[in-house]
Amino acid sequence: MNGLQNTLKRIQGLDQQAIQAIRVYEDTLTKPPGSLGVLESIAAQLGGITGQAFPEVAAPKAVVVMAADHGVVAEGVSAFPQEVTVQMVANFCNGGAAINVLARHAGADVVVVDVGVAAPIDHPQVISKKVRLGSANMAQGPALTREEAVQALEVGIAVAGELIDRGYRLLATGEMGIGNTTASSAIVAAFTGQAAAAVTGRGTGLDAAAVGRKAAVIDRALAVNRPDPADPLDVLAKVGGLDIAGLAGLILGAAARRVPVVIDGFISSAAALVAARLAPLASGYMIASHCSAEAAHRRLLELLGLKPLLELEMRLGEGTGAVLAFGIIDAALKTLREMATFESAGVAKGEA
Ligand SMILES: O=C(O)c1ccc[n+]([C@@H]2O[C@H](COP(=O)([O-])O)[C@@H](O)[C@H]2O)c1
Ligand SMILES: Cc1cc2nc[nH]c2cc1C
Repeated sequence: MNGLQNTLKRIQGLDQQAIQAIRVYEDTLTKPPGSLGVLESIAAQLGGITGQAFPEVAAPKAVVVMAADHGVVAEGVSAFPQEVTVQMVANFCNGGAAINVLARHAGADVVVVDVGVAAPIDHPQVISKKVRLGSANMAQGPALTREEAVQALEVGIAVAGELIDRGYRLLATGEMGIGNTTASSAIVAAFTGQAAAAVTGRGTGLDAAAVGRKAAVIDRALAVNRPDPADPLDVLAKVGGLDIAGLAGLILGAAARRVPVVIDGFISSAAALVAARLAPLASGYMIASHCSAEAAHRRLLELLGLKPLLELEMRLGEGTGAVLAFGIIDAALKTLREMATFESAGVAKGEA
């Protein structure tokens, strides 16, 4: 049931009849047609996803934080040391990270998954699904074997399935993994054929010279591994990572169950790109929360065909932008459900 191939087969397109019915109904509400802009598009998309012409407000909500380490940090590609990954997982469990605060604000639950942190984690609040103790250094060979990549994808699919079985109706992606912007940029470069310099940014805060060295490491990883852009699993295994694979699986698992998934920042979007290359119809289930300050995020969102809801100069990850978007999604559905129509309110319609 939770196998990758099965899940890919189950992903269907959106319900176009529900979308059309919502578009027609939106024009009967007391506002100039289309004047709620993207809010109207979100309501229609949620209808298309759920197959409901009058979609319920999506709740309960959860943000899934996939945590993993990256062997490529040995090349000096991050401003922070690897042990921050496990230390931040402890912070998530104690409720003190930005994602805890913003999820509480949004009325969402935080679900932390260890898909491959390099240190042992034994905490009742962490879902333990370690595939291995961090990925290998992609500058020297493949980050993961193809089997490990599939295993991590299936972790994400299983987590999505369990959350949906428990009643969650809106999911969001989050991640924690020192070094994961290197893997994300490598994925974008591998799929697009662009030089690493064009898609590499500061991550946690490198200076310009260090970004140049990071891009050179990515170019080396691409030269050593030669990932095949026509084979998304090959790209994911050779230059991706366990957190990214877990998130790609989460997105596919949500799409297969017709549940919307909010895509957080740069790393989450790289995972979304892998998911979309594995199953193009999965894109319909994605909502991009924000455009990160990470250099290539805008380009990545364009590749995905997604328009971000927010622009707040954020570059934290963890799912922080995604949970902020929850309120906008609620608002979109509430306007659809609660506004009066021209007829019921006795408001005159325009001429056009
Ligand atoms: O979400 C983003 O757009 C984002 C941009 C830059 C950095 N991050 C976070 O920072 C970490 C990766 O940064 P780095 O420099 O170690 O590759 C990882 O834990 C991410 O959650 C996240
Ligand atoms: C402190 C810290 C918190 C983070 N959260 C996500 N990535 C992060 C990276 C660092 C360094």
